[in-house]
Amino acid sequence: KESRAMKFQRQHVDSNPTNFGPNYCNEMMRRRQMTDGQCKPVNTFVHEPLADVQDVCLQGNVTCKNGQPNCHQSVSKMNITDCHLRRSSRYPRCIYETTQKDKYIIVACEGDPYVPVHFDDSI
Ligand SMILES: Nc1ncnc2c1ncn2[C@@H]1O[C@H](C(=O)NS(=O)(=O)C[C@H]2[C@@H](O)[C@H](n3ccc(=O)[nH]c3=O)O[C@@H]2CO)[C@@H](O)[C@H]1O
Repeated sequence: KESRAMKFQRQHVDSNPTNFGPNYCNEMMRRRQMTDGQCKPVNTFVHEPLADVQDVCLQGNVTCKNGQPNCHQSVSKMNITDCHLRRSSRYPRCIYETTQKDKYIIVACEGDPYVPVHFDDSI
């Protein structure tokens, strides 16, 4: 069974993007298995080294969207890509808008070792 830490890495970490361009999300959402059974509506990929993403768990503690106290905001902006499902998209065709940004990320962390298990937001 995939751990939540590994699921976070599969869904949200792409340190060395190879296929940047308008089709990045269309390819990566499928390759990282977020289009099986349904098209995941929103997903962010972080283009930083895994160690830097894991370090966010040691950074600014903030409240998560769901009220839980275990979210952390990066002290630095990070290079990310937001993938948003197009309104016209119909499963099994999952067509995404690809938008690259530099933003602070907010992740939820859990466990020992205390690592990211959920992507909460970017600001
Ligand atoms: N505090 C916590 N502590 C520990 N665990 C916590 C906590 N909170 C939730 N989980 C768990 O995480 C799991 C999960 O999948 N949560 S999810 O909200 O649906 C994920 C969102 C995110 O993937 C994506 N999104 C969204 C915005 C954006 O900018 N970028 C972007 O990628 O959209 C998704 C839906 O919003 C679930 O098991 C829940 O129990």
